[in-house]
Amino acid sequence: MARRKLIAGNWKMNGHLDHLRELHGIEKAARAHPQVDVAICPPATLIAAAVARVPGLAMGAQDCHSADKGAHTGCLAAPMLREAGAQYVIVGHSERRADQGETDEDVCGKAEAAHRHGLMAIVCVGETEEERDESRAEAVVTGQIAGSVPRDASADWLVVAYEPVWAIGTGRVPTLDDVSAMHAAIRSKLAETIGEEAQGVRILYGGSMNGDNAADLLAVPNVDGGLVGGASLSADKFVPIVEAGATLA
Ligand SMILES: O=C[C@H](O)COP(=O)(O)O
Repeated sequence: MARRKLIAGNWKMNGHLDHLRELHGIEKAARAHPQVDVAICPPATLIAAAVARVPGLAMGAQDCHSADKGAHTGCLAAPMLREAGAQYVIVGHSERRADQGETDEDVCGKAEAAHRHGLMAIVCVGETEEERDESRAEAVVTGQIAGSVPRDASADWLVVAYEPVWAIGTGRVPTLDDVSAMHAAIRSKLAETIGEEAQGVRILYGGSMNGDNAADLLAVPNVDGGLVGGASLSADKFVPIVEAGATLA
């Protein structure tokens, strides 16, 4: 099944208003390559300003609460993010699973909230270095899929991102064979979890993706895009990844 590549940038807790200047070059690349989907997930405080500045570029958030409103100080609900102009929301990033103790059940609830409010949910999974060293990577990741993906999910609103924790921000990347094996395992677990819809769900790779390795990673079977951290912070570094995706589309 043909799946449109998605190149998504995650700015994490980086960037102020002046950083939005980087979005012009990224928007230009997105317009030049309409065969790929491009999105940037800046800090939530910047979403509305980013949408106003580059209306042609999709924006996403980095987290949402599972509830639509209520007494949850400091949290943001999916309808708020939608109102700010977000089209995507990352849920279950490993940094939140580690820093905020988010469980698979929490992540599943967040993905459901995203869907209720018309956001594409990017559900993140990935093993730690210790888990890989103990040959438990596939069991951990497929377990995260089983626990974090809502049973009624469809390719219209679910994206999965495989991000080995040890590859995030380290410059280390798994072998292409390892990426291929894990993405195939994720597709197969998705099929068990949500049935036929699994064939249309995009599975992104994330972890030290850059302009030099993107073409190879994006050519791996079942790699339908990238979730890019550090290299998404500047147009100069992100645009080559978009171009690599466009060449393969
Ligand atoms: O969400 C993005 C990932 O955590 C990847 O980050 P990175 O590209 O800086 O390794």
